[in-house]
Amino acid sequence: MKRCVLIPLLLALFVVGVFPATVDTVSVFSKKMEKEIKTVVIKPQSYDGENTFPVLYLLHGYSDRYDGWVNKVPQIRELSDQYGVIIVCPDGAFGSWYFDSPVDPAFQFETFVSKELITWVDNNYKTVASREGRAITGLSMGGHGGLYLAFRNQDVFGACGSMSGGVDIRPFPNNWDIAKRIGSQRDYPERWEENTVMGLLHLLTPDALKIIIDCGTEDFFFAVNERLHDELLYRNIPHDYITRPGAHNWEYWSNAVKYQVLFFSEYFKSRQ
Ligand SMILES: N[C@@H](CCC(=O)N[C@@H](CSC=O)C(=O)NCC(=O)O)C(=O)O
Repeated sequence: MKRCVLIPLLLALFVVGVFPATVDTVSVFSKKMEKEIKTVVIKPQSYDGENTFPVLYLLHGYSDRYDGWVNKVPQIRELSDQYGVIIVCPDGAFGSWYFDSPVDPAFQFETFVSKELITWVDNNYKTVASREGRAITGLSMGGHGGLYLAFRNQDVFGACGSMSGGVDIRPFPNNWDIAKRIGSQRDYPERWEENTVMGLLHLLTPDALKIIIDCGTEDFFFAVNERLHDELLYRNIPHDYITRPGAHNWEYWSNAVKYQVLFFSEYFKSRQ
């Protein structure tokens, strides 16, 4: 009888790898939004409850949710193991754009991710609880979120990135619920200027943040990423910029995320 249980168990361990990263799904209360927000936390296999680990906040895109990354790219568990990094994937709602919405109290995701969630994660896991131990990135809406939140909260994050990011929202006034979050571009042009990544470059000084940007040449966000890269060069802001053939899809992101985690791991090591 014991053998019947043991053999499938050993086979399962063989398939998924021995002692792989652990995936926790947690609910974190947002005081500002007065609701629980689901979040996935991936702990590396070396997480022992004694030593502290750096944390990568990994944001999903428009129309997705907290478990999108781990379900569509399960290999991120191996990246967590390989680099000894905790990966945290918060829910960013169907289309929050990670803003604190000036028009809707139910969408206060800048405060949630960059304050409430950080505090919760640092209180509930053994983390390197400083900007030197935190990075943030994501895809598409989450690529905008990774740069937007880090540029505006440089005391919280030391490194940031974007994959296929909507790094300039201004050419897309009628898309993906952005106007629902900050008002229409026609009525509130200043909000669109102040809340687009391209409008926040004045907040950067050389080497204050480590930055990595990646976008495929067939992506509808390619042109805005090229412009961001040019503008960062013009302003003398060091950054890694990767582009290769590819479109706005999971085939692209499942590859891009490997380079992002490597980049952040190098940053974390350099700050130890
Ligand atoms: N659907 C993707 C997530 C990314 C996504 O939905 N992106 C939008 C653009 S806004 C950024 O998040 C998109 O591709 N919309 C389709 C269009 O043609 O505009 C997923 O699978 O998670």
